[in-house]
Amino acid sequence: MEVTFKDVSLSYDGTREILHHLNFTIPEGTLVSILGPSGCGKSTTLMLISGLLAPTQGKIFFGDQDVTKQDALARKVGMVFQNYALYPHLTVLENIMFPLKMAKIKKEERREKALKLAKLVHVDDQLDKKPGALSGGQQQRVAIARALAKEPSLLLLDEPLSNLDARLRIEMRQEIRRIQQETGVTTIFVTHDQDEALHISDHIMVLNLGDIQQFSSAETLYDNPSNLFVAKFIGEPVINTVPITAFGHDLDAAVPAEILAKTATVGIRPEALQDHPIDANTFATITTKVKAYEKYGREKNALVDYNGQELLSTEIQGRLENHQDLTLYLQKSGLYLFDEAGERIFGGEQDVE
Ligand SMILES: Nc1ncnc2c1ncn2[C@@H]1O[C@H](COP(=O)(O)OP(=O)(O)OP(=O)(O)O)[C@@H](O)[C@H]1O
Repeated sequence: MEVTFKDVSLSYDGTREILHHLNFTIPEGTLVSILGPSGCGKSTTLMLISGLLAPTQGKIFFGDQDVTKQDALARKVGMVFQNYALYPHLTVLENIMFPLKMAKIKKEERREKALKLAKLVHVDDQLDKKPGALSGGQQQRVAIARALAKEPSLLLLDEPLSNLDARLRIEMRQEIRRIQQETGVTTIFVTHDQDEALHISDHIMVLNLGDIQQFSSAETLYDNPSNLFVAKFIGEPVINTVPITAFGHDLDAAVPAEILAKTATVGIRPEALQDHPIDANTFATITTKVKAYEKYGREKNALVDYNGQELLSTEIQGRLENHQDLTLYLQKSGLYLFDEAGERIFGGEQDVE
């Protein structure tokens, strides 16, 4: 089901606005992550989609239908939370069948349907166990099967993996992707973990302080961040950010003067700083001093001082000594200029999403 927000705002108490004029469309059949720091409004957005919460202003559409006034039941959404919320006294099979029982579906039919779902989420060898006897990952699989039992218009997942250990999280995020692709159900996934969002989603909505910062594919977020917040939030290791004042005249030859005049901050991805020139890709060179040089496995990194600013380069080929002078070559891809308001005004491709 396609979901559209038109100018949706929300305040819990009538004074402090938590979400500000959200406008977006989640295309049918896609998996979308809502990503952002704690308190930015991710769960609130999900609750508005589910119908558990009504907007203070604006309209919500499922397809062409205005559902703003419909409650969660009428919207037919399936929800999964981080704490599974399975019924402890029921078996796996009974948990999955429960919503079908509530919907008064005949016993044989609900058993058949539940068995199919158990197979889909790979818990068909655990049918008679109670939730207490399952691992966290298995419980989350059962919770997903139960949410899918009603053939929901949407599957909504609120931090479903945060109670799992690191290895299981990776396994389960692949499983959620597989289940979403096999069922084709439009799925919206809340997380504060960029790695999770980048690996699982077709599109990622980056939220901060109740505003959408950017809504696009993982690749676009990384290559063409619309602002400084997204550039800093997406990418590991974090992008280097330097006030333009530290550059002196080092960018004069490479960037038009009218753009430099508006620039407040320069963002340079660690892989765009190299100790060796690569053909015509060099955009500018800077002279730095090595503060720390690290080599582990195939990786060689350097932390350098550039006019009092610390920069990280992950593209070192030579062997370095601490305190030595080092010329670094800036690559055009991975270098961005941001204005006072944090908007990207140079670098990447212009006019994307
Ligand atoms: N029921 C509520 N009443 C009043 N304020 C609330 C309520 N629920 C959330 N808030 C406030 O709304 C803001 C957004 O909360 P929300 O839970 O949507 O954020 P989040 O991005 O999901 O955060 P987290 O990652 O920490 O769960 C926060 O400032 C929070 O304190």
